[in-house]
Amino acid sequence: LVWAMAGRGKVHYLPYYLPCPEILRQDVLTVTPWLAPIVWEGTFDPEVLDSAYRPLNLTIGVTAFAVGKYTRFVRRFLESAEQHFLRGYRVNYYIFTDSPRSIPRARLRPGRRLLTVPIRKYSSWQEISMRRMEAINRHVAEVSRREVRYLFCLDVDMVFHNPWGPETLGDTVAAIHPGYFDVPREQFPYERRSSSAAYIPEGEGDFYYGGAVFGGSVEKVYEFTKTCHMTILADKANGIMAAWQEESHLNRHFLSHKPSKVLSPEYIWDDRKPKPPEIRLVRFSTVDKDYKEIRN
Ligand SMILES: CC(=O)N[C@H]1[C@@H](OP(=O)(O)OP(=O)(O)OC[C@H]2O[C@@H](n3ccc(=O)[nH]c3=O)[C@H](O)[C@@H]2O)O[C@H](CO)[C@H](O)[C@@H]1O
Ligand SMILES: [Mn+2]
Repeated sequence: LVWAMAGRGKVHYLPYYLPCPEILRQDVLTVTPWLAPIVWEGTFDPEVLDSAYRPLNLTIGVTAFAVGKYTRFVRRFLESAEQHFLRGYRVNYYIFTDSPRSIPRARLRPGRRLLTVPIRKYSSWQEISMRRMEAINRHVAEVSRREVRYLFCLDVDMVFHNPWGPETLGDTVAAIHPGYFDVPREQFPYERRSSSAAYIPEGEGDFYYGGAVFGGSVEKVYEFTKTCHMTILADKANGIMAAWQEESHLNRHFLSHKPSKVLSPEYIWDDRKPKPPEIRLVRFSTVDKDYKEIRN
């Protein structure tokens, strides 16, 4: 019957409804219990996605912070993003920095812009990292909500190695931390002190999301960066700092506000880790750095 129908008229949609071996993965979880996709290589068709998203002429924003010595990472970050990050789409890079003059003028493809956002430097790396929530939230309100539809907030000490395309776009997007995609949730490093606003009790939690990659529609990013900044301030008022700073607060928030799309660790890898067979390709990965030297 199906073939009779397909043979008669122009039925373009049919192939996508039929089981298609190349878009199946049996070895990893590809959907969350709340039915959000978990994006792995082999679970989507880049051509179909491009034909759906290109005509929308979207502009996508990226925030990256380069405060103090972290300005040294900007060049590789941008050059690799130009190779792999949403190629063929309009992109605004917002580089938040205490030293705009040391940001290299990278050569960008047409439709792509580099904008520096001057910010102050806090004295500790924890504070610099946590204050990103506040700075992103304010910048969305003042600037980027008028300039971009989607926004990704990324660590700058990272490099793109493979394509990052429109499969990543969604309302609320979180990425599974590379250290915890294959461990039971009892081992997730959530904040376990009930006095913190980031507290997650034993026996709760879906995934452990990384603080180095999150995003979504610019409106949603506004909402959850606001919440995270507020819960960070509440902790500060109580003289407590969560185990993994804003990452702990993000995990707390995404427990009660489920992401609509989850990125596999392909999108937030760490090259110091051996690559297991589930990771067919690394798209975005941490640069090895001397923590003592750079955070001092
Ligand atoms: C893979 C992952 O999830 N990494 C998380 C882990 O980071 P990392 O160990 O990767 O932290 P990090 O040192 O890269 O700091 C996070 C980011 O803050 C910015 N920065 C930091 C310090 C500084 O002096 N100047 C500066 O610009 C920079 O953009 C950097 O990429 O823990 C951090 C806070 O505990 C964040 O939650 C990170 O997202
Ligand atoms: Mn980092």
